[in-house]
Amino acid sequence: MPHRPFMLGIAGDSGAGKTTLSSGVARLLGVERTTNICVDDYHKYDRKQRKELGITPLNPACNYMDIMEQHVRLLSEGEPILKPVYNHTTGTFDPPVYVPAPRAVEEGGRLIPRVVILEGLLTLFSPEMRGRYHLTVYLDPEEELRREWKVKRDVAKRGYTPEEVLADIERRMPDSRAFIWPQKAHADIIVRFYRPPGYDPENPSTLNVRITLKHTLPRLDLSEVLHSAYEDEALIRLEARKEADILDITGNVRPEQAQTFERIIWEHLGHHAEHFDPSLVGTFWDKAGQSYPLALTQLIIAYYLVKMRELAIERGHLRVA
Ligand SMILES: Nc1ncnc2c1ncn2[C@@H]1O[C@H](COP(=O)(O)OP(=O)(O)OP(=O)(O)O)[C@@H](O)[C@H]1O
Ligand SMILES: O=C(CO)[C@H](O)[C@H](O)COP(=O)(O)O
Repeated sequence: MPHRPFMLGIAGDSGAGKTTLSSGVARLLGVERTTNICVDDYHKYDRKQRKELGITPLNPACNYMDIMEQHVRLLSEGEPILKPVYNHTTGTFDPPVYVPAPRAVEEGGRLIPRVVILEGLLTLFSPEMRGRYHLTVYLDPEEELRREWKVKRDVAKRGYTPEEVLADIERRMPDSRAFIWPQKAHADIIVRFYRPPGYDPENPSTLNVRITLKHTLPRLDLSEVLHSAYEDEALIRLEARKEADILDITGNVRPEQAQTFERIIWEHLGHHAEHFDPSLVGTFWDKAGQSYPLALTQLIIAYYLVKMRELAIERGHLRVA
């Protein structure tokens, strides 16, 4: 019998920080113990064809949604897939790659379900895919910040000029509104990084983050985890609201506070985090620096994931033998 994995879906607009978040969560759990898939590989047209057709990659019609849905289903059932590969450097397609069956992994002397992380523009778009995830996250940074991140990344890594990136963001705006942003309504966790007053783009690790924890999540008593960690409620604050719990973390949280908080969540992850190198949490590539709000966000998501996986095993929803 195939082993059913734990499925994490991460969506958001281009440059919203999906890869940064998902690679951090994968490092937390052990990269070789997770299967990471970017669903932007399912683009139907290459860059030249998209230009000719006047279609943006955000439009579901520009993607093989049927194959994406089938692959999400196969992975959730513990089956292997042959995944297409879109190459951001050439703007065309590379040969497909074989993704092995997401088999269970050994941890603390027992077999537990592997985590499959699916991230991309349209991960939460269709009900078929949404029904396959155990946990869903939407990245919703302040729009100005997303633009700043996308321009920096596309210029440094994808060979565009800043003017080209900004013009492309404008061209995509109707599709962002129509297809990407509405996916927020389907996420259990919404992560919003935003700039503090006087924010210096040269020091992006000072960003604030608001994490919305919807009541679609199991009610884990996070306040107990948080309580012992924060002395100053203005820096890390959890507020229970009718529609969701809101966790606010400010970018000027002191390293000692953030590290205490990290350690406490860490202890709650127990042996699940034994493969992890803590110096890698919260890193983002272009600054080679660490952001505590990003580190704490990755840890909170890993915390929910580990706890929800435990619940799913207990309830017999995820059997590994
Ligand atoms: N929390 C953060 N703090 C600082 N910088 C960040 C953060 N998240 C992302 N970035 C920066 O934003 C840029 C875009 O991030 P990332 O590549 O993760 O976005 P993405 O959503 O995967 O984009 P795409 O869908 O276009 O591939 C990266 O250069 C990264 O360094
Ligand atoms: O929104 C995106 C996700 O990263 C990309 O822009 C999309 O995948 C197409 O990439 P490009 O046209 O830059 O090759």
